[in-house]
Order: sequence, then C-alpha cells, then structure tokens
Amino acid sequence: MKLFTAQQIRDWDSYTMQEEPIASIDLMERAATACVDWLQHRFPKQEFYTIFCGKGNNGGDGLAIARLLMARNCSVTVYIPESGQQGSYDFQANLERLNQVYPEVIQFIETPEELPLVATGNIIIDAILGTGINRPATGFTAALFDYINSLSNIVVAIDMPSGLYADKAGDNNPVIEADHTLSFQGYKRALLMADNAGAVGEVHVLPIGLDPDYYNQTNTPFEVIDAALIATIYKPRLRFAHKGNYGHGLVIAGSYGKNGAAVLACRAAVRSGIGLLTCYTQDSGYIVLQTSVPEAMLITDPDPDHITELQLDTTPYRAVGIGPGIGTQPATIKAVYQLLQQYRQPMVIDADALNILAKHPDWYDLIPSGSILTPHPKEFERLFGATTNNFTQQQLALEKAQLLNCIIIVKGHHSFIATPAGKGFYNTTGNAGMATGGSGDVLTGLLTGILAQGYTPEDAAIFGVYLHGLAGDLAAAANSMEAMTAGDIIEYLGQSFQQIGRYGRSI
Ligand SMILES: NC(=O)C1=CN([C@@H]2O[C@H](COP(=O)(O)OP(=O)(O)OC[C@H]3O[C@@H](n4cnc5c(N)ncnc54)[C@H](OP(=O)(O)O)[C@@H]3O)[C@@H](O)[C@H]2O)[C@@H](O)CC1
Ligand SMILES: [K+]
Repeated sequence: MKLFTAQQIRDWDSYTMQEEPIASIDLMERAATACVDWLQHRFPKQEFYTIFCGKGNNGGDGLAIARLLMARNCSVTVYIPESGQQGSYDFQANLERLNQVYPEVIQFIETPEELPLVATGNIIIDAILGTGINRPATGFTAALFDYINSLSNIVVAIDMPSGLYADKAGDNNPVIEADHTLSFQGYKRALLMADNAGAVGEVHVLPIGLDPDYYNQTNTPFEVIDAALIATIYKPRLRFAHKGNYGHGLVIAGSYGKNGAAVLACRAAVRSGIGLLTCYTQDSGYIVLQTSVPEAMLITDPDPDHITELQLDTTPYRAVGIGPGIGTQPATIKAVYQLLQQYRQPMVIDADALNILAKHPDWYDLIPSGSILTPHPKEFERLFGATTNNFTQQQLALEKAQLLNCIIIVKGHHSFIATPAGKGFYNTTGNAGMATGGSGDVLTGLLTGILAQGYTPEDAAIFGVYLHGLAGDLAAAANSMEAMTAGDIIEYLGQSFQQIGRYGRSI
C-alpha cells in the first residue's frame, strides 16, 4: 500500500471529488460514517462520548461523528475551542447540521477554566487537528492537549492524533496521546514511527472510497508492506521441484555459550523453503547443532569457542548469513574480514558482524552488492551515526543503502527497509512479544534462506520481514506476547506460508 504525504492525500481528496464526482461534505459524511461504524464495532456497548472539534475539516469530521452517534442513540457532548476564526466550509456546514438536530450538545470553550469535566466512562474523540496542522500547538490548544492527556479515558483520534505532523518530525511539540488512531484510506508516515508510538496508539486504516485511479497513477518512494505486495513477491513451489532449485545457503553463527543463536538462525533457515543449508560454527557447537538442526550440514571451526577462520570454499553458497552470536573476539574480527574479501554474493549481515563492521568503516566497501544489513536502532547508530528522530534516521538509511548498494532493515515495531533505489518499505506484521532474545537470529536465518532461493535482495528483505512478523503474530495469538519465545516464531512459519499462499488466490 503506497504511503502518501498530507499534500498527496489532499490531492487524492480533490481528485475523487472531481472524478466520482462527490461533494466534499458528502466525502466527509462517508469518513464520519466509517468512524462511527468502527466505534460501534469496537465498543458495541459504549454510550457516552466527549468530542473535541477544531475548526478545520478534522473538526468537521468530529461534528458529523457527533450527529451520527446521536442518531444511533449514543449520548454525546461536543466541545469546540473558540479561536475567533471562521471554521472551514465543511466545518460550518456540519455545525449547522448538528445545530439543527441536536443544538444542546454543542459547547464552545475559550479558557482553561472552561475545560469540561469528562466522566470516566466516556470515550474521548480527538477531532481537533488533522493533516492540516502547519505549526506547533500553543496556548489554549496546547493546554487542551495536556488536559486530555491527563485523563484516563480512552482517546480515539480522527485521522491523526492532533498535533502530529504527517510527514515530518515534531521535535516534542504538544500532541494528543491517543489509544486508537483512525486513519483515512491509508497510513501516513508519522503513524509508523517508533518516536510517535505513545501518540498514535493502535492505528486502524479506514477505507473511505477515494478514487483508485489516483492511487495507481501517483508515485511515492514509501510503501507499507501488505498482503497485496506479498502476493506479488511470493513464489509458490514448483510441482517438479528438487532441492537444487531452492539454493544452498550458509549460516555463520555461534560461539561458546551462544549456540542458541546458531540453532535459531539455522532452524529458521531450514523452514524458509531453502534447498540445502550448511552451518559454520565453533568446534564445541558440533553436537548441539547436529542434534537440534539435523536438516543442516555442519562445518566447524578448529577453535572450540569462537569462529576464527573463514577461508572456506564459498562457491556452493547462493547466500551467506553471518552474525548471530559470533562475538567480537579479535580472531573472529579477522575471520569476518577474510569472508568479506572473498565472497561476492549477497550476504545477510546481522548482530556482531554489524558491530565488527561498525568498528571498521573502511571495510564497508567490501560488503557485496545486494547484501541485507539488519541493524536494530542502536546497531544502526554504531554503523552510521546518531540521528535526532525517525525521519532523519530513515533518510540516513536510504542514503547509506544507495551508497553501499545494499538493503538496510532498521528493525523495530514497524521495521523500515531502505533500498538502494531510494524506496522505503514499512512492515506492519509483528508485535511486542517479538522483542525477546533470539528473534533477530530467526530473522537472519529466514532472510538467508529466502535469499538463497533466488529472490532478489529487495524482495527477500520485504518477504522475510513480513513473514517473520506474521509468524510472530500467530505465535503471540497462541502463546501470548509474554510467553512466546523466538523458537515459537519458527514453529509458526508453516502456518504463515499457508496464509501467504492464500493471498495470491484472494486478491
Ligand atoms: N483526506 C481525506 O480524504 C479526507 C479528510 N478529511 C479530514 O480533513 C482533515 C484535514 O482538514 P484540514 O485541511 O481542514 O485541516 P485540519 O487538520 O482540520 O486543520 C485546520 C486548520 O487548523 C489550523 N491550524 C494548523 N495548525 C494549527 C495549530 N497548531 N493550532 C491551531 N490551529 C492550527 C490551520 O489553519 P490556519 O490557522 O493556518 O488558517 C488549518 O488549516 C483530515 O485530517 C481529515 O480529518 C475528511 O473530512 C474527508 C476526507
Ligand atoms: K485529530
């Protein structure tokens, strides 16, 4: 799903009004209806709502929502901070409509003394500011945000949490901290940033019937990874396949006390669809690896505790994954250097291999083109330097991806995939239960296995990250976010593939 800027969304809005055609007030009614349907579906027994409306179209949505909720037998109070300015055309039209049928619910407020008491059971609707925000909230608006944030009520933000910019960082400007954000038609980049997690809460995309032609004709560098995109990437298995069709991969992982990282990476790789897998680990890992991943072949380092040399014949391997649990011993550092000098196929580089690279920036040129780097934010900072917010971090990831001709996956709640062609993809599968030891190792094994099957690096990164998150979601559904383990993610890869296999048929 393409990710548009606030300006593009406005253009899409106008395009739809002209082409459908539909009047803007009717489009607003459609958006408000989608919100009310969502509210009643999510909170079927909820009766009481307190709605705060600004004087732009976001506020217009809020007024229409108020009228529709009242018509469905809910009890609503609307508060409008009085700015002294005339409201937008559709705000005024909806104010008039509400005033005609339920005049008693409308109240204007101007000073902090007039901030209302909100009963604890009420759901608060934030329709103060949407994508039209063009400056930080100050004065009474900021005080209103503070007040709403101080309450324990559930807050549902319409289109955007008020105060948040759709396409740029807000530098700690006042924002509403919502529990749910109902975003019209698609996501906005700000809704996917870890920096804004406290403001956006759970994000729900509500289709409002904007014209698909605009969507198809309009380019944007950013996309959300969704089922439709995955359906175009996934290659179902050939009926007459043999293991040679699906590549041979090498996972280089583990050290004394960190066999688990190697086991998890290899177990994920052998469940990725790969034809053959070899694992390279320290000598003492022999029995552990052979027992827990019998499907993989094994080569051991002469050293009992660490990987110390990587002068291997790498010709059989279509992809190499390196990093999980290898540590940063001097001999391991040398071994990583050896591999970088001799291996030219795309690699998956993770964990300690990234930490080693970060200490040797002069080796970056040795990273094979098309490699996939999988740093978490701290590793990203070590590799490429500190940034002030997620927008600048992602911009830097795009610049480095282009410079190194690599894919960079900045891991997080919505992992961000930067490609050398300047495209950025946001993942939407996965959950907080995956923030647990070993889930990065699983991703590395999975990516290595997918890459070895001949997917392009960009497709492998998109597919791998999505699949990893989906398996994590199924694992959490079965075991809870608390009790799920990284190993459980591997257990649910099978069901994830089955689900993805159905996408192609249902889209
Ligand atoms: N996309 C769609 O398809 C649909 C979109 N719809 C809805 O429209 C919303 C966008 O509406 P919008 O453009 O009227 O902007 P909105 O956010 O209400 O702001 C209004 C005005 O506030 C002002 N202002 C700015 N910053 C401020 C600040 N910090 N503190 C105080 N004031 C501030 C500024 O005016 P200014 O003061 O600069 O003259 C601005 O123009 C969108 O989010 C969605 O809810 C749906 O109805 C239908 C389909
Ligand atoms: K809002």
